[in-house]
Amino acid sequence: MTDRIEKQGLQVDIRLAEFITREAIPGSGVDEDTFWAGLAAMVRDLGPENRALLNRRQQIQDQIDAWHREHRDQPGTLADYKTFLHQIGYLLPEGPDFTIDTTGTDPEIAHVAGPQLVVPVMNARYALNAANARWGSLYDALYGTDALGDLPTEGPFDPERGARVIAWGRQFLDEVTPLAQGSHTDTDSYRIADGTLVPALANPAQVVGWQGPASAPTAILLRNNGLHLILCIDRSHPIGATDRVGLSDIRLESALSVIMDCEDSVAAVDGEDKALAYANWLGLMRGDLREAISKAGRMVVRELAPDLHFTAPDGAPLTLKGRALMLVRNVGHLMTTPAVLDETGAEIFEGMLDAFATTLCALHDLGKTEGPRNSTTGAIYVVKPKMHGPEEVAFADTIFTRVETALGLPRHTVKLGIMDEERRTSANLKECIRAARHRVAFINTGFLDRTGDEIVTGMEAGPMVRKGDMKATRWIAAYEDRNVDIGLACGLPGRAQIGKGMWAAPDRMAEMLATKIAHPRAGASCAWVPSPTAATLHATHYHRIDVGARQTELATRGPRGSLDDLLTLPVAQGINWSDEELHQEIENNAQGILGYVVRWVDQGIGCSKVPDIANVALMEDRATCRISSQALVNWLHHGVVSPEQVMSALKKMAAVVDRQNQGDPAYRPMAPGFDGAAFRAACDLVFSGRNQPSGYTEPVLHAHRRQVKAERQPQVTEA
Ligand SMILES: CC(=O)SCCNC(=O)CCNC(=O)[C@H](O)C(C)(C)COP(=O)(O)OP(=O)(O)OC[C@H]1O[C@@H](n2cnc3c(N)ncnc32)[C@H](O)[C@@H]1OP(=O)(O)O
Ligand SMILES: O=CC(=O)O
Ligand SMILES: [Mg+2]
Repeated sequence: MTDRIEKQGLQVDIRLAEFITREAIPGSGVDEDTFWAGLAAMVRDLGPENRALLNRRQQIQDQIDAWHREHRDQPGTLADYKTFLHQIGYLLPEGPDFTIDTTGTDPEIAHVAGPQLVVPVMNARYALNAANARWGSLYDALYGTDALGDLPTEGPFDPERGARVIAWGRQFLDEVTPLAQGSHTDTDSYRIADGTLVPALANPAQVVGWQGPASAPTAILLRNNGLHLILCIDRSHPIGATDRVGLSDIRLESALSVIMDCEDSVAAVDGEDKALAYANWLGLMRGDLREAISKAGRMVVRELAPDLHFTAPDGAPLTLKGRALMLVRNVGHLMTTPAVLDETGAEIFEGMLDAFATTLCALHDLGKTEGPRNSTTGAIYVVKPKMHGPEEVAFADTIFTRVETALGLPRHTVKLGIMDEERRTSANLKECIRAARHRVAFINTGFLDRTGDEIVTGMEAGPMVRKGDMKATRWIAAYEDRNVDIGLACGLPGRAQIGKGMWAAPDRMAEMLATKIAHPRAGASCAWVPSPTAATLHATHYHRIDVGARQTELATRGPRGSLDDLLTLPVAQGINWSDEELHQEIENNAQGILGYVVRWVDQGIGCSKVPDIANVALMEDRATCRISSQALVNWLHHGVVSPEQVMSALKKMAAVVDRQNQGDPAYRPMAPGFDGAAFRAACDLVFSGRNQPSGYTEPVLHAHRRQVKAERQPQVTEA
């Protein structure tokens, strides 16, 4: 039994209530009764609409399922399918052209293109690291990863590898900040004279500041495509000491923005978890989050980085942010939370709690009178996932209007990131943007959830192509192109981001370096990365591609991907998979599901690096789990594989996952009993997956995690 306290008619988990009373309210400018009364009123007034929207999702899906069943023997044409989708209100009429009028977004959102890092907010160590990932060492990123083609060996510094890193860095400088004459490789010294660099750059305006004496600067600040880079000069540093100009590092402005995630990368199932997520977000907004960590055998306290100070060419002081611009991802409209019960004793919608609590915490940033601020324009950035179509975007807009009114904020203080990750949103994207045109701050695409929704929406149409083949399907190309084109047509540049999705192979940096340049090239002003190192390496792409120019070019070319392509389901044509291919596919999916779920359910870890069947470590979160589980559901549903085959794969891969985790003392093996909560959760995701709303994994994961927590925690009595 959870200990609860009554607040304005709501029954609030005591751990959450105490956090709000003691931490979030003081200094926010909002009084406690106002906060809880506002939430209570929202729950009362908007709860029914939230439920109605969820029912509508199911109703639409039932109609689509029935249509596919009816047309199984005699498939309808795409035109028939579209007519039907219009009739049921899945496809909505498109209104007149318009442009968004979001105002007051920070430069990182409105003007400068660069990497967007995502981090599970419940992990303070990582969250602090992410906020500080605004700046990253290019030398470390190249030396410490496979970016140059091979991994470093254990042991002391390898001078040969160091030389390759330095050569790569110099070549990069020649490319993005070339000298007027000659190469950075041949330079003998860097100094500042008459407010500019000697030797001169081809474009002297790229020199925007320095640290230290002009005749012997310790740092030279350059800017290219709006992004900064710092030449660090230190002859006492082991690298600088051996370098002809004393260049000890090239530091790149890396994670321009960070999404502090309360959604798919965390496991937050009750008031205790929600309070932790909000407490970290509050600490980031107040600027005082700290975490004692053990690093290289030493205890250190990690805290937020300060601003950076330089002298500008005109001699004036120049300050740059030391931290990424922080956005917070709330949960979507689906889940309810036991953190707060309404006056009937029912769980309230978690998205409503997130909206109130994360906005309240962000007020601490808006109210700052000194020190670094997150938003210099007085904005709060909320990323809203998993919305299905314009009505649900309009509902999110209503939620934030209510929050602003209740907390006394000017209308549209909260900017909204619309995640284009459900099929009904992609298909009606222009209307989705219109529904939040006064506050939209991004329309990101490239999402894994989007593939999950593709499988679920077309579930009855037939067996889908293999997971790895999804990337080459027509709908994905149309999804990506249309998103950019619609974003450009709706006037996002200069006000909001057009973004791309996650690089889900955190250890494959060479491949990322070679391929993720496609994102800025496609006109995206940001793209997701899983780690600070990936942010630094991905930043090099924005130096090479001028996204603003690319967007202008694309806008003049007119729309690309068609709605017809977007609506072409990835149903496998003529199934001829070999037994080996079938086994590989089910084992790969089983491994991904189990490797993720076992840490989620038993340890409350919401994002993990899990090896796939080819031993490539992949980032797994709830979205990748949705794909893997629904891929198996789809094949089971159409008899491509049998329940016995899938169960046997799950058991085989449980033993594999157990071996992969044998170094973790907190790990509870799944084999040979296969009777623990984690294994049961994985089975539920697959064998009861057909009944999960939109194929989401949250309901199953939450239920099993809560059971594990209940079994482990001492019982407390109801207040
Ligand atoms: C589909 C979607 O919804 S995508 C959005 C959700 N996904 C995410 O948020 C992914 C975020 N990334 C992560 O959580 C992690 O990078 C993982 C789980 C993929 C891998 O984590 P690990 O196995 O611990 O990574 P690894 O051991 O390589 O690196 C750990 C170091 O990198 C840092 N790090 C790794 N990822 C991040 C991150 N996203 N932000 C900040 N720091 C990070 C850690 O702080 C740690 O450094 P430290 O010791 O100085 O603290
Ligand atoms: O939320 C992100 C995704 O890829 O899904
Ligand atoms: Mg998602």
